[in-house]
Amino acid sequence: MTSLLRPLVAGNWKMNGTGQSLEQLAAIVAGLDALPASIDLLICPPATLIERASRTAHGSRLLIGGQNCHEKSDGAYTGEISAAMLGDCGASHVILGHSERRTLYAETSDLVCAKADAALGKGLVTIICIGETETERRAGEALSIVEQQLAASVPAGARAATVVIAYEPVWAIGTGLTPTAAEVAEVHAHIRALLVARYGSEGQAMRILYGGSVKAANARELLAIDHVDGALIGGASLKASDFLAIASVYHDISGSR
Ligand SMILES: O=C[C@H](O)COP(=O)(O)O
Repeated sequence: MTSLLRPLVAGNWKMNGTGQSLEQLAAIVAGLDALPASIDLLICPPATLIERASRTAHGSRLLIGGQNCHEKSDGAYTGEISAAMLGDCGASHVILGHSERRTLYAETSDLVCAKADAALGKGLVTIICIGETETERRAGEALSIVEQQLAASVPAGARAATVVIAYEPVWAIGTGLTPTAAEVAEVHAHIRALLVARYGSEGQAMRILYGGSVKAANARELLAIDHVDGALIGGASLKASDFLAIASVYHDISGSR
């Protein structure tokens, strides 16, 4: 069944950007009117920029999010940021369980789920990332890994309005490599079936983003695939012109999906 959900085009700036990068954010805001009204747009800058980014985006339809939050609401957790703090700075969304967090900071799916519960409790829309490594794909385990991560990372109370899934094959992140359209279609259809089995009509309406080396040159093909309801973009979200070029492909594909 072809997905007709409202797409979300999201940028993850990772640990990139200082105050000067707000020029790129302002350029994205300036370019919004040229994009289809039927898509949502989100930039997740580093935590240090969220408040200023929120001010830059104020009055526009550009949404601002965080890249991580702590699972506890407050306390003696030096260096950490709570979901409430993200909201207080103007974030409406948060990315959780990115493979860089899972790999470099040993975040388990159980921890991701606890963070998601904390974020949802503070009213943040939560983007939960899942995806297999290259070794796992080569071993034919991509679907089972995604299934395990999805089951353990997404809270029981997930709803379509508040949870977004991002499928990011680890081997495609920052490498210039992407899965074939058939491989993306297979994984997204699998995730959709799992979401529907667990959440019923809410699972049918939950957006599933693709992430991993999305650029203007491949966006049209990737974003037109069934059950690909948008993109989570790393490197190509750092420059306004690249990000806007990716989002603009929805001029061509929204009517044909
Ligand atoms: O969160 C974004 C992903 O890690 C994708 O990054 P990338 O577009 O640089 O491959």
